[in-house]
Amino acid sequence: MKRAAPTLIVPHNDAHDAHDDDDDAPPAFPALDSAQRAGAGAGAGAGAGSHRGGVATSKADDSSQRKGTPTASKCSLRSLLGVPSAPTPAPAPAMLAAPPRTSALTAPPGVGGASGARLGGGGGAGNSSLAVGGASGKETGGGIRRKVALAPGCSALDWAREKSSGKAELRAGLTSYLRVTPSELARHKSRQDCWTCFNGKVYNLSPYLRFHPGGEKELMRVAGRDGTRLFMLTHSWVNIDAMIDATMIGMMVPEH
Ligand code: HEM
Repeated sequence: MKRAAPTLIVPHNDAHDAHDDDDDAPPAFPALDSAQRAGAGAGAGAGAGSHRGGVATSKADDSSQRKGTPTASKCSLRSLLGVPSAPTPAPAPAMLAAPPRTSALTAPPGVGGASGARLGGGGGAGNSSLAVGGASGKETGGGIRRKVALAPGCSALDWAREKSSGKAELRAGLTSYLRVTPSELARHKSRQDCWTCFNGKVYNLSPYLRFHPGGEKELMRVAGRDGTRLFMLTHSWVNIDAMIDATMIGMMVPEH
């Protein structure tokens, strides 16, 4: 059978079906009530709508990108979240050029995160506004705020300090790299003992959990398993090695 031309798809968002493949259904990014989405400014709104088309983009959103009108996606999000509509922002001064248009199909590698990755047939139709939520994205239920509030002392800068501290606990007290099988990996999936694998490297996630801008809950979705796919679908622009190299504890090897 002839395959349909690649199109942007909206991932399956029904939390009840989150299983197997859907374990890697990426969450809304930025978070539903992030500063960007709240729309501190028109530019911020545009960022929220276009940052990761594969998750947060629908056809309507995509078309708003093409027209360079972030307002549309912002409004849909507001209505989804039950937020009273804001006054329509004044049109941009005529002298301002439209922002560069990067679609899922034209983005260079690493730009647009999952937007470039989620190609192929299916999905897409039936959701004409910003897609909210991923596997973790239950109904917003009238605007429940789900922005992750990092505890004091858990900023990116704090993590940078922590990871260069050389503390033994970063690497779970290990002094040499391990060869980790999938079944061994699966044994470490509690908050206190949380391992995951990205690109074949095994990391001790426990020390990073409270620093993760997307929250512990999202990060725990990759506990004890290979998180590469979900990571890439969520925010492929994040330099994982630079972020958590200090917590690397080994390499994945096949089951004996
Ligand atoms: C150790 C692996 C991970 C690292 C180092 C990491 C790092 C980051 C960083 C640096 C950001 C901020 C990015 C930005 O604002 O552009 C972020 C945001 C986020 N991450 Fe992760 N992440 C990891 C794994 C995951 C996983 C597995 C998920 C699960 C879905 C996830 C979900 C999110 C979400 C939803 C946000 C958005 C938070 C917001 O909008 O404020 N992350 N992550």
